[in-house]
Amino acid sequence: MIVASRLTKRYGERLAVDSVSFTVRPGRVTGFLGPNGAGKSTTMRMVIGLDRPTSGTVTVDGARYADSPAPLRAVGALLEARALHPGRTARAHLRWMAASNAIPRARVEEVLGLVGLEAVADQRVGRFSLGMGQRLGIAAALLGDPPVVVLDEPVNGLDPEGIRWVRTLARDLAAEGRTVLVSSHLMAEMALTADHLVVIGRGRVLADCSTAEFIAEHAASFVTVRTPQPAQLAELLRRSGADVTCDGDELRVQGADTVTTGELAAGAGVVLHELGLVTSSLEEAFMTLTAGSVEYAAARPAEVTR
Ligand SMILES: Nc1ncnc2c1ncn2[C@@H]1O[C@H](COP(=O)(O)OP(=O)(O)OP(=O)(O)O)[C@@H](O)[C@H]1O
Repeated sequence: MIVASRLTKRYGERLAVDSVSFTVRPGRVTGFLGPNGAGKSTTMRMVIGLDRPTSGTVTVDGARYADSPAPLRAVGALLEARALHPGRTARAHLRWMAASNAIPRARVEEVLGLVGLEAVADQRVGRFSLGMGQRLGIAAALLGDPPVVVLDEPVNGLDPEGIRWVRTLARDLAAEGRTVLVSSHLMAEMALTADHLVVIGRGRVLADCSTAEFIAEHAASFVTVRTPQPAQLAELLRRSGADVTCDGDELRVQGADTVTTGELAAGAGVVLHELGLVTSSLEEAFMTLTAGSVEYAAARPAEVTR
C-alpha cells in the first residue's frame, strides 16, 4: 500500500505538489490522472525516493522507500525519461540491475519474455524505439517481482496493441494482489484500466474515487427529444420533476430517462420525432474538472470573446 500524507514539493517559487494525500490500495489499479504539469511525475518520484518532499510523507508498505534494503523487490517503477546506457543491450541492462539487487539471472529471461523483448534482447538499447524502451522500462520495474508497481505514463510511445498490453498487464498485476499506480493524462485510457482514480491538477487532489463513481458524477448525460408539441411535453416533464430546456422543437431533459420521457409522451398523446440519450465523454468530464488547472492551455475562441 502507498500512503501519501500532505505530500508537498516546492521547486523555488513553484509549488509542484501541494499537500497531496491519497492511499493506493493493493488488488486494484489506481489511475493517477492529471494534465501536463499537474505534478504526477514529481509525486511518483517522491514515492520511490528520487525526490525528497519539502514537507509531508509518503510510505510504501509502511516504510520509506529509501529505507528498503532491496528497493527493486519492494517497488518496481517505470519513470519517464529513465536514463539508459545506450551502448548496453537490453539483456545486459537487466542483468546489471538484477545483480545490483541480488536477483537471480533467470528472472531476467522471465521478464524479457513477459514484455515480449526476447527477440531484441541483445540489441543495444540506444537503437530502441520509444515503445521498445517503454517495454524495457516495464521489464526493469517487474524484475524484483515487487508487491508495489508504479508506472509513470507507461503507454507513451506505444501503438494500440502495446497500449492494450499495458492495460492487461496492469490489471493482471493488480489481480495478483499487487498495489498498482499508473499515471496518465489520458482520461479515456485510464477509464479502461483503472478501478480507482486520483485526479490532480496544479499539484492538488481534485478527485479521489472509484472510476465508476467518477463516471457517474462527472460524465453528464441527458435526454434529447424532438417533438411538434414541445411546450406540452416540457410541461409534463417538469411536472414529473425533470429539468427541461427548449430550443425550437427540441428539448434537452435532465432528471428523466428515455423510458420515462417516452412513456409520459405516449400517455399524453404527444408525438415524438426523435428520442435519444447523449452522454458527454469522460474526456470532456476530465477537461471540465481540470479546466482551471491546465498549465499551458490554449484559449478557446469562446473564452476569448467572452
Ligand atoms: N526539477 C524541477 N525543477 C523545477 N520545476 C520542476 C521540476 N520538476 C517539475 N517541475 C515543475 O513542477 C510541476 C509539476 O511537474 P510534473 O512533471 O510533476 O507534472 P506531471 O503531472 O508529471 O506532468 P507531465 O504529464 O507533463 O509529465 C510543473 O510545473 C513542472 O514545471
